[in-house]
Amino acid sequence: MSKTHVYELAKKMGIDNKELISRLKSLGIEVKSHMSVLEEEEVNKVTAPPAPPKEVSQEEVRVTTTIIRRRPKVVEAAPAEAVTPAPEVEAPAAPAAMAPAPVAEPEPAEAPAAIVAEAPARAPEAETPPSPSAAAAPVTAPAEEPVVERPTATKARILGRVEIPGITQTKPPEKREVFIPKKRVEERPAPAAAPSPETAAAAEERKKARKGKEFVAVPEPERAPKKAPAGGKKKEVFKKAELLEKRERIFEPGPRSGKNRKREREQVSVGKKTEITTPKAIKRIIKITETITVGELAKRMGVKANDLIRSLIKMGMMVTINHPLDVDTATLLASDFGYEIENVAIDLDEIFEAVPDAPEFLQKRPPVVTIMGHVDHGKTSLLDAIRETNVIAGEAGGITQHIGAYDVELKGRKITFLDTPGHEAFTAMRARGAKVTDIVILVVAADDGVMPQTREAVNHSKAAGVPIIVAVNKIDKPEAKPERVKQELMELGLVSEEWGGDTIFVEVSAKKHINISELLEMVLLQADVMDLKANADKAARGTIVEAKLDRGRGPVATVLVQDGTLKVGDFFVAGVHSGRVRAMQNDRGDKLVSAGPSMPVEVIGFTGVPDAGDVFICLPDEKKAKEIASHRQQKLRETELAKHSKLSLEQLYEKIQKGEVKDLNVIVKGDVQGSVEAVTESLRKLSTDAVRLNVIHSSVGAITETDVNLATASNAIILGFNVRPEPKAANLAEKEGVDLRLYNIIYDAVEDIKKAMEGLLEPTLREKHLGRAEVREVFSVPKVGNVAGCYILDGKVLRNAHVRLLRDNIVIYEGKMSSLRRFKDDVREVAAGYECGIGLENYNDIKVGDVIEAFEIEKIASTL
Ligand SMILES: Nc1nc2c(ncn2[C@@H]2O[C@H](COP(=O)(O)OP(=O)(O)OP(=O)(O)O)[C@@H](O)[C@H]2O)c(=O)[nH]1
Repeated sequence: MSKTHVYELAKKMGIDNKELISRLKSLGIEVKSHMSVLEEEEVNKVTAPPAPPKEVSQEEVRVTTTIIRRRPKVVEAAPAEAVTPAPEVEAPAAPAAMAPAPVAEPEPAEAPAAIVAEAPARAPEAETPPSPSAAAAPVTAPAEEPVVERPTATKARILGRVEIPGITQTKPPEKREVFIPKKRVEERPAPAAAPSPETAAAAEERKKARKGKEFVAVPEPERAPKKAPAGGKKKEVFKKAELLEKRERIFEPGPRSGKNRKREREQVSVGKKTEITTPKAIKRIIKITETITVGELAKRMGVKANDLIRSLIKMGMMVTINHPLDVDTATLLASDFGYEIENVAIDLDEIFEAVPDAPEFLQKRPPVVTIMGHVDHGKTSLLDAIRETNVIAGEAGGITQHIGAYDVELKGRKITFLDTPGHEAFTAMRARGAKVTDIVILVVAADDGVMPQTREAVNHSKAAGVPIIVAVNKIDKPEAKPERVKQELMELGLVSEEWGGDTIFVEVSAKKHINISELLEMVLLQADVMDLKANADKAARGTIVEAKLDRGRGPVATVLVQDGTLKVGDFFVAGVHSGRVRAMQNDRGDKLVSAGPSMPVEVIGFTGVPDAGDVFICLPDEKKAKEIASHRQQKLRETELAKHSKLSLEQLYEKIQKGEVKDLNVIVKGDVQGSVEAVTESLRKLSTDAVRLNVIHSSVGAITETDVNLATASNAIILGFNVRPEPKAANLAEKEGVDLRLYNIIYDAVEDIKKAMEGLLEPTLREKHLGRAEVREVFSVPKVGNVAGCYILDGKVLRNAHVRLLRDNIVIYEGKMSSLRRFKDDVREVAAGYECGIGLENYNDIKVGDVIEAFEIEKIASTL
């Protein structure tokens, strides 16, 4: 039999030594101090629970007080359950009786939780059995039974051990009930905080559940839980797992609990729910200006861009989200989605269509003449002769300058001549929609007769509906046969008046100035017949005859005023450029403040260089001019893009037949129009079934940033013929990964493109840029030739590298280096920042300011 020290037992019971000693004393067990030893039976005596029946009687007594907390059930459950010490603790309402609870469950920390958790599970009706727990104290003690619930040392300790406030502070109060005799429940008037019908119903249920019992449980008035514990046992049961979870939630709060997240999700899903509405008919019309991108159209229709792209692919168009669609395509596409397209583009040409003036405002205007004819028949000579004749006649001493057109005066009447002879220029203008020529002078050399270009000129003039005056030239020549000319022209439908026709023939000599005035008179006569008139009293309108970028003055253009009067200070728009007339002058260099109909004037004040043939229109204000110019630019860009990658429905079948279609887009730049055209033509012939080749843009001049941008947008490669990219363009090409190829022989380009087309499957040859050197001096070395004294601008120059000699970005020479020297020593390479002497193989025409470009061919692709 073991013996126990007092202090050990006190510790076990969770009470002070003193308290235990006094308890022992009250039980008649005498101990001297906490070190005294207790026999087992003494220990049992002090820890033994008091007899249950006593409790009931005590409870009965308490019923007489206002509120009674005893539960009769406890009495029933007590003997069977391990946790029963709890009710016993409270039952006597005596401090001494509190001891057994901790004794029965001496486990640390978690034990009370377990008790609390399990006790209701086993004896659900015993709502307050966990009373020894700290939680019970604050809940019950203050309002109802401070005496009964007075915390003791034991209680305080337990209170400290309860780790889940959520359990004791929230759940138990909800479930707490006070038990009062059934009779009293019936008699009891409605409490101040009357239980809700719900709670009343709950009480009723419980009442039923406790049939035959003397006491009924009703929810505590003040703390009546919102959720009535009507559900009976299950709802009141705490699962350990739940408690643990709760503990976690309370003590380790995460950013969001699962429950909250769920609620949020629910809220979000509720918020996202949108009503599907059908737009009103008016909203189903999409207004566009000429073009609209795929992405924008999708946005406006409220559909996914991918859906549109899919539809476009079905229509045979391989496009991206930024692809511009023209009105027709957009209409077709939109109709699939139940939308309509309305083109609201400002038709500028329509707006600026010359409004016919009332006859009373019209005044006679000078005729505008173009001279045409076969090569060497004397066009230029005739133009000069006319001008000279005129100069001699009136304005001696004037320095004439070429501005593309000039006017002459004869007997007080003016005639305007366009200074660019030949039907090519005439047709180019016409192709651009410009109608500037009133009368054509067809020059035919009397000693040569009608030649191929004579015929062409006749055809072009006829096609334009412009009357022809024939100048039979070189009449001074002994071998001149004017009659033969008349004969030949008759075959072309030009019958002279002498022979009964209506074509004026004048026999002239440009060289000898014979019959020049007569020719001019005939022009005036023809003009009279034509009754050429215009209204000079309105804003000017005309055509760009010639344009250039002047180093000192910026963009300069010759405008042929066709209607109205152009004045200094006028705002205008010409093609994609706008501006304000800063100054005007004629071909004789006279400063003008105004220019009337049929007057050719050189205008300064453009924002950019317009194209010959562009319509020139004056506008009331600058804003409008700029607006129109930028609109035109945008339109030009879009139509160019739309034009090139558009695939018609007819081609769709072809595509399907071909299987996967591969396109090779090319931009061609050259030093002269001839080579550009030749290359373009050769490339077009390269198109095969497997790869379609599109020359999307071609023009004369160095490769610019705009070209690179176009190449980027259209995934094109750039071909340069005897031209080089501007440094900025070269950088951009490198940045954007644009393939830029430069050639000086058309054959090479065609060969390369063949490879490139094959290169869609395999890589092709590539030029590797090494460095650039600027020629700063040119030395003449005997027996060797000219050597360029250079400064290396960037990269490096290698002895055996390929080189190009550039002058204003135009390739002058391409070949090999013959020598590379530094201070009379042959060197293998020279790096940037150093000076050196470079000799070119078989080439001496080197000038200061030229640039020598060194490069290597890195890789050569397999042939077709
Ligand atoms: N004898 C004689 N020779 C003339 C006459 N008109 C022009 N020529 C000569 O013919 C040659 C060609 O004259 P151009 O005025 O250059 O002829 P073009 O039609 O302008 O020639 P392209 O500009 O090459 O188309 C020159 O050598 C002129 O001197 C003329 O009336 N009489």
